[in-house]
Amino acid sequence: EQPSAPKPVAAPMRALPWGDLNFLQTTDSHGWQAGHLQEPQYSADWGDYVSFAERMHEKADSEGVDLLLIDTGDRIEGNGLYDGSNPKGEYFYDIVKEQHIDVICTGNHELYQADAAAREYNLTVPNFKGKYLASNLDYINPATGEQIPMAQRYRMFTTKNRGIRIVAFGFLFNFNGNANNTVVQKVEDTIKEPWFQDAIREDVDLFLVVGHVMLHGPEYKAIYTAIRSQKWDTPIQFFGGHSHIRDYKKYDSNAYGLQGGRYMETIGWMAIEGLGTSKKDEAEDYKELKVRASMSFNRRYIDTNLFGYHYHTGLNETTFPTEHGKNVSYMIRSARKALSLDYAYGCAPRDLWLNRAPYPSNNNILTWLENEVIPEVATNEERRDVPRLAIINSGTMRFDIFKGAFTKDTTYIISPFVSKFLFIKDVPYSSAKGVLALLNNAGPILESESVSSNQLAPPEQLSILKDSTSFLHSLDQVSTSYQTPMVSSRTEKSPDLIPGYTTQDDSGSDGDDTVHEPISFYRVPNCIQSPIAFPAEGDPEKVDVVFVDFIQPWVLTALEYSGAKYTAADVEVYTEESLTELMAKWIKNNWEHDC
Ligand SMILES: O=c1ccn([C@@H]2O[C@H](COP(=O)(O)O)[C@@H](O)[C@H]2O)c(=O)[nH]1
Repeated sequence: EQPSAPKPVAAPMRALPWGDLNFLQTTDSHGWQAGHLQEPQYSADWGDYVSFAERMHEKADSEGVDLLLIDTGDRIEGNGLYDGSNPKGEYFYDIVKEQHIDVICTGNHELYQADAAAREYNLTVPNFKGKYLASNLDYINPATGEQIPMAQRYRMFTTKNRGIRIVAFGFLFNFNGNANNTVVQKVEDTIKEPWFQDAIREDVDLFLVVGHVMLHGPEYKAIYTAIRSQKWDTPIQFFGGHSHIRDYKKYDSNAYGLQGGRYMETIGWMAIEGLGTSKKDEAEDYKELKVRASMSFNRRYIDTNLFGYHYHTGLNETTFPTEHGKNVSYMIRSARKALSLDYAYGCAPRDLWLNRAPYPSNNNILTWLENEVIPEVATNEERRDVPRLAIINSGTMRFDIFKGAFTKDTTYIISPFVSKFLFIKDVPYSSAKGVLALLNNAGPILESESVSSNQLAPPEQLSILKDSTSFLHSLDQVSTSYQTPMVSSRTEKSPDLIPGYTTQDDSGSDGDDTVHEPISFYRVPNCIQSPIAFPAEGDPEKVDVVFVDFIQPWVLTALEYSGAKYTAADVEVYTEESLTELMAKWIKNNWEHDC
């Protein structure tokens, strides 16, 4: 772990089930390879994960079973380790490639910006040559304009210990917000391609479908149906991503999906029993029948901290770390130093939560933005006195702010995007005033192939459809217990429960490797709005409608429904700086500097 990381947390644990074929999955890591430096529960770094994978490989080899590593995309955007350099990712790609990942694919974040997509093609694909799969993604060669596969479409391989024959795919959901140097083919079209139809007819022991795709969405349903139309009971293992939650889905008794969460808080663990053959099995008759009859699938969500890594490997502080892992931790430490990620802009006076405090409330990050930050930073000197409505989408915020130092790293953690404010001038107030309600509650009018209102809020809300409020902790207690390493006190034997994930999935409530007390989750609106420079009394006749660039298509649609038709030609730049830069400036000017 990193030198400033809080010490690991003692907690009651559930052991990992092992099978013939086992998997470790990362997804939506968003640059958090340094681990969480303010949360002991997730304080292990990528170097620790390298050690963990190496120790688990040793264990697998000694048992004669197999272990594969999976990554399902959205590795970038969301942490200073990636976002804090210019160009982005100066140290990041070399750190990520140190982990030996067996199947890896692209997320939507790798494609929002053309330069990020180019780095993906030029760096990550060769770094994981033969392992990087792009079943429905093409890249446009900037030199020739030619559309070429981002990487190979699928992979056939046999595992080393159990000889399990696998066909693996690597998908991205039907994403349409990509820059113009990539082309995402709809999954429903990809599965009609001859190469896919041939691949699903292969005689294998397992289909491995890896994707930046939600387990419960239409894309995996289509892939599942296509495979089952050819192979009625060949086991299928899906790995998903995108919605940032821990999730597990049963498609049928031989087909399951796992999704390991977000931000390096979770490593997904999957164990399949009843696959492959050993020398002994080969001698037996009716091998096929025997294997199918004893299939079982099991999952765990591993909290990323050294207490858990030691527990699962049966090792300790001295015996656990590998040389390779320690070197990777050192690479991260050097990169963080070179990027000055610990440089503090100011001192946060209180915790500000994205989804763990209700909106609006004093502890909600959106309330803070709406009331304190945006009214000051959404300003264009030439139109400073013109009344305006400044709108941002809640999904532009990615994480919480903890009381204490607000660093260069924190700015990218809470908002990595390069979005600037745009505006449409002199919009009749009678139309402008209806925009926010439409963005938040419009339902079908904001649903189309290219514009869907569920893309405005934080991705967790794609899957978490109602509030869940924890009765156990007030917010102050939650915050204290997160920041103080746990000391066993409840009974002599079992440590106190600390707040964390208490996942309910298709297999019940015993998936988390760490037994936690539940935390609250409050849904937030798609967008928030600050009225600025309004007259003391009465309504203005016209206002400037100011908004972050990401939401332009939604704002234009909402304005049209409110009776004011505008096009992209009416939209002008309002601020030269990004929301992230403006926020950092506000913090420098408004928060104390010494914590
Ligand atoms: O420029 C941007 C890009 C994205 N967003 C928000 O992020 C989600 C997607 O996040 P995932 O991690 O891929 O799930 C998107 O729906 C937007 O809400 C943004 O605000 N600005």
